[in-house]
Order: sequence, then C-alpha cells, then structure tokens
Amino acid sequence: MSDHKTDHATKMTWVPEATCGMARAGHLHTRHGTIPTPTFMPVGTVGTVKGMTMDAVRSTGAGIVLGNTYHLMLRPTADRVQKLGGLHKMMDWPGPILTDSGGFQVMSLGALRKLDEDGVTFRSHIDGSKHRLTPEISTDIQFKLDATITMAFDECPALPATPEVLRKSMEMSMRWAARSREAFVAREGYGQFGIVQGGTERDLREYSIKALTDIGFEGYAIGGLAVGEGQELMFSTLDFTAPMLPQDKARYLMGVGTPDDLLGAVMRGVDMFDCVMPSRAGRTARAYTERGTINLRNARFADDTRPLTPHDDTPVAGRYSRAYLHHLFRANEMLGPMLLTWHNLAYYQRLMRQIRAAIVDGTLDALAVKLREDWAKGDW
Ligand SMILES: CCNc1nc2cc3[nH]c(NC)nc3cc2c(=O)[nH]1
Repeated sequence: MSDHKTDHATKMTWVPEATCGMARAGHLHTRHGTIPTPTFMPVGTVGTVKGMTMDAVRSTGAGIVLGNTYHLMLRPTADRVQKLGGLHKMMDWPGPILTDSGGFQVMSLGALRKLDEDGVTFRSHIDGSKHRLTPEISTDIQFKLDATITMAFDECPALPATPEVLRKSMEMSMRWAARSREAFVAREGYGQFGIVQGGTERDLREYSIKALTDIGFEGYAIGGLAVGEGQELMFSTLDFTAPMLPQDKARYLMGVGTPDDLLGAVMRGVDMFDCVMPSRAGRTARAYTERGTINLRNARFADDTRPLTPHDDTPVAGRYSRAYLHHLFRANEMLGPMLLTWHNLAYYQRLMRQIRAAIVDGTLDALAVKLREDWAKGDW
C-alpha cells in the first residue's frame, strides 16, 4: 500500500466543451461515468436522497449525488457501508458520488466539539457518543464509502469574521489539505478536491488557491461561502476567485443555492453545485417553478386544477393538479413531500440543462434575462 502515492495520477479529468463569457460547459470523466457540467448534485445525506428512490433521482437527469461523511460515519458507520459494498452498491447508484469530508457538518450539527491543530473531537447529535475527525480519518472514511470524489478536510469559518481570523483558519485548512492529499489513495477515475478558503478577502483566496494548486488536486471547491454573507458578497467573491482557479479543472461551489444563485455562479465560472434547498423545500410544500416558488399548503390551491407548471415534462407536473398536492400536504400524506421533492429536483436539473445548452450555443446572456424576468413575475 505504501506505494499507492506513486501510482499513476488519477485519471479523473474535466474536459471543456464550450465557453460563453466566464461560463463553461464541459464533461467530468470519472470511474463511475461521465457527467456534463454545469451540474447540480442532489444531496443524499445518509445514503438516500430523502423521499426519492434512485430511479426517481435518475429520472430527473441527475448525474452525480452527494453523501455526507459526518452522518454516514455515525450511522450506519463507514465500516458497515464498506461491508455493504460501498455507497454505490448500498444505495443502488452506479453513477459518481461526491462525499463531503465532515468538518462543515460537525461545526453546524455536532454538539460539544473541540477543535485543535490535529482535527476535531465532537459528540454525535444522535446519541452523544464521542468521535474524532482529522484529515487522515476523514479521507479514510471516504475511501471506505467508495466516494468517486473525496473532499479535503477543512474548516469553514463562520461569517462575519475578521481578516485575521479568516487567515488563521484558511492557513490551517491548507495544512489539512496537504494531509488530506497525503492520505488519499489514488485510483483510476477517482479524484480528490481541494477546498479554497479565505472568506471574502482577495489576498487570502489567492494564497489559498496557490497552496492548493501547489499540492495538486483533480478539482477545486470554493468553500467558506453561502454561510450568510448574502448573494452580492458571494458573487463579488466569485468574481475574483473563480478566474484564479486552474482553467482545466472542475470548480465546485459548496452549498449553493437558489436557481438565481446557480445562474449567477455559472456565469462567473462555476461548474458544480450541491444544495439541500430543492429537496428540503419539497418536504415543506414549497415548489420551485419558472415563476419563482409557491407554497402548496396555501388555501388558494385547494381548487386549483392546473398543473404545477405548464411544462409537463417533469414527472409530477404533467400528472397531478395543484389541488391534489395541496390535499396531500394538508392530509400530511407522505406522497406530498415525495412528489414535490421529485418535482423540485427535476426543475433544478432542467434549469441546468437549459443553462448548459445556452453556453454551448452562446445565448446565456439572453437566457439569463428571460429566466430572471419569469422568476420575478410570480405564479401564473
Ligand atoms: C466538504 C466539507 N467542507 C466544507 N463544506 C462546506 C459546505 C457548505 N455549505 C454551505 N452553505 C449551505 N457553505 C459551505 C461551505 C463549506 C466549506 O467551506 N467546506
């Protein structure tokens, strides 16, 4: 095993196909298949996209899903997932899977945690048991999960934070990135992404990118954003961060976002996204449509015989009325959250396909105007 570091470099590659302004369309080639980018990754927190069978996820056009190390290490544990053949086999998803490295969720979920140079000690939010995550432990857990894309172990500082706090946190994350890379087992078609930190500070982001590209990763994530800074500051940070990343590697903006966030971030050079919004909204009766979002629990839908959207190519809109969905939620039937999660994920995938097609034919600016106009119009 000791020579795994000298193995031929992993052959996970991102290949550009077209650009339109700063936006890029390309393909991510992995051990578990090739996916078109820009791409939106449904979040499969504990080895399931909540309320969805993987056939339903596949039907939306999703190419890659995300799993959470923090949750899976607590339950069912990485060893059990490994015994079950890894996440692909366990959840019947042969396509690429990206797993996060756990740090972010520990900071936002785990009770009582102690952070030190070596890593973080925390108690499980499930049963209070004590656990430890370090760059090495996180990377090993993701290996056991058989993640196609392994994320470096980092710290995401809460905003607002002073430049000094951001610098110290980023520098520690860069030391952790080197340890994560050292612990990564290179395999054909597998990859590991470094995570750029530095808050909204240009000099810190530049330092972080240099540190990560000196180490060398198969892709680069932009961390430390979508933590309450607001869209304007997120976009202004992307304006100078994305162009400093390698042109020939995939760029992944973590935890983003609304349809408007996705559009704006793609136009600033981002290729990959993950966000709980469409699935979480689906569980709370909130539907995403071309005219913005609507809440199906609202009484105004009780007799609304129309479909969710006129585009009945989603698995739901073409079959069920708003009145039926309203009824399901009022009756607290499990089919309500299932259908609306399905619809929302299908809407996000269709949006990404529309954006990608516009990059390829050079009409992204016109599409952006049309999308924003429609989102602002409000429900039909
Ligand atoms: C892979 C784990 N590391 C890691 N995850 C993140 C997840 C996020 N999710 C959001 N908004 C919902 N911002 C994020 C930042 C990070 C970040 O800076 N690092």
